[in-house]
Amino acid sequence: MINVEFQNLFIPTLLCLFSLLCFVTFFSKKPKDSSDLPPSPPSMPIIGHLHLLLSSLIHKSFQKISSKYGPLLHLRIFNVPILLVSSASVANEIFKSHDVNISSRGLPPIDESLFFGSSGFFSAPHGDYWKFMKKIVVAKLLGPQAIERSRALRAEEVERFYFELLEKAMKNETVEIRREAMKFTNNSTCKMIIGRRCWEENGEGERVRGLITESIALTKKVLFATLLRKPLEKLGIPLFKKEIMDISDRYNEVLESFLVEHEKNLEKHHQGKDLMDVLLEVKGDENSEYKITRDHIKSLFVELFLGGTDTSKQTIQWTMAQIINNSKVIERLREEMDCVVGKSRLIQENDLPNLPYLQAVIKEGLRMYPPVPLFGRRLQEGCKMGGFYVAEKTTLVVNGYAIMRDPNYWEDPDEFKPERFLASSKTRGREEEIGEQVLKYLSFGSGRRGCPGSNLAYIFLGTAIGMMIQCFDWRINGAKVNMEETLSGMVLTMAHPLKCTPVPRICCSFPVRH
Ligand code: HEM
Repeated sequence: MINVEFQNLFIPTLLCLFSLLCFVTFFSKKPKDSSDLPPSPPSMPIIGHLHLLLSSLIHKSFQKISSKYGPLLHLRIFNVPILLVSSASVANEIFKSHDVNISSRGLPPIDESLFFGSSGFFSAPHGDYWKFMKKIVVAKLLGPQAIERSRALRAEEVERFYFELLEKAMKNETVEIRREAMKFTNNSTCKMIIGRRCWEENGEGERVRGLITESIALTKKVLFATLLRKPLEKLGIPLFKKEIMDISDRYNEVLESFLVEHEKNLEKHHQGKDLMDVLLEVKGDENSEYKITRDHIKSLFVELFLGGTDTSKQTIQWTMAQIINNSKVIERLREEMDCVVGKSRLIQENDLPNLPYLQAVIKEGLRMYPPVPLFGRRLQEGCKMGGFYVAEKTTLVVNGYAIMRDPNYWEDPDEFKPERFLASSKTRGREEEIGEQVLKYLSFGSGRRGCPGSNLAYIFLGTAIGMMIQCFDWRINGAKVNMEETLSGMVLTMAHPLKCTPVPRICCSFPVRH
């Protein structure tokens, strides 16, 4: 049974029901020939498949209907067509053969909002602005060379994370892993993009952190607003716009103050330029290929915080929960770390390539619990997909969660088995055989709009989880961690946040803070 948690949507939904009756009846266009469309599960009059979006676990409702009606489905929310992809072979086809055609998200911007608005990078269509900004983001923040340049900033944060846990361990305090992980990912990201930490209580950074949490909770509403905005605006219903603009205005206040501060210090930052310095220079450059505005810079920052910090935090929490539930995994991780890193120093970023089991554990955590279980694109032109005709402007929803648990492509998909990602794994042969025809690992999306932060994310995850296992044992209440899922906005999180007590490993006697 579908569990509807979204009381706030009842009033708009009821309004929609009645108002859109006229709209759909009189104005919606029917496809010329619907015989070529992918199959469609039974739908409700007028609202179509809206009820599936009202489920508290949308990715699971989608997974359920896909396993019943097929891996490529045609859904309809009022008159908005959606193509739901839940198969690794169709994912392979669309990302290999139609990548440009699906390289826009097609989110109608929420006007001047700093998130999902018209100045955004995430929602920008695949065009000049997106290409220009992507080059800068890769060159200055997320590409391998940029990551190498900022390594020292992150090393300090890993060490700080370790000392904070140690302090709590000494007091026998229980910690909430997601809070500690958020602090770590937030401060590391802030240092890389605005040159300073952002977790000072009551400071501006604290406000940004609070705003991130509020925005994530709002992402489900943003999805509704973007899917239904056009038809509803014609009827004069501004879905959630006030809430979205309220958060955007508060972001604006904080980010404007960061910008002003950076403008004042631009001259002083000659050597250690952060991303904000670079973007301000580009903004002031008369000869720049693309003229960017203050809103472009602010929107990018909001999206980097949103896209980078919460996702990494959730993965740290899910993966730690899996590790704690599997004592054999802890043993094997420790063996590997003791051998590669030793006991006299803390794990570092350049150890990660030599820790294949740790990497496999992280990949497996991301496979089973991808923080972004569903991601969306929009077709620019009509085309054939999976043998069916899909019309232009159709919204494409890829269910990465379902694809990464598809029993046709993953052995024991609901079991935590990091070994599957090791080169020597017995199952590897079969996986490589089918690897060419399918795209079955989608934690970071795929194609040109795939996540540009995946390398940085693997570093955050590897160093944080590595340190927590290298230096501490973890005590929990009860025998096993409860792995029940919930969605916070559209982000997959634990229904019961992981709380545990760190116990320093006696054998680790390092390092002394200078
Ligand atoms: C565990 C961590 C992360 C996960 C699971 C994740 C996942 C994703 C996914 C699924 C997408 C959509 C991809 C698609 O449409 O194909 C995405 C996009 C994006 N991510 Fe990440 N991400 C993570 C970390 C990061 C980090 C650390 C950053 C940067 C600081 C980042 C920045 C972005 C940006 C800017 C986009 C939009 C790309 C575009 O539209 O061109 N992400 N991410």
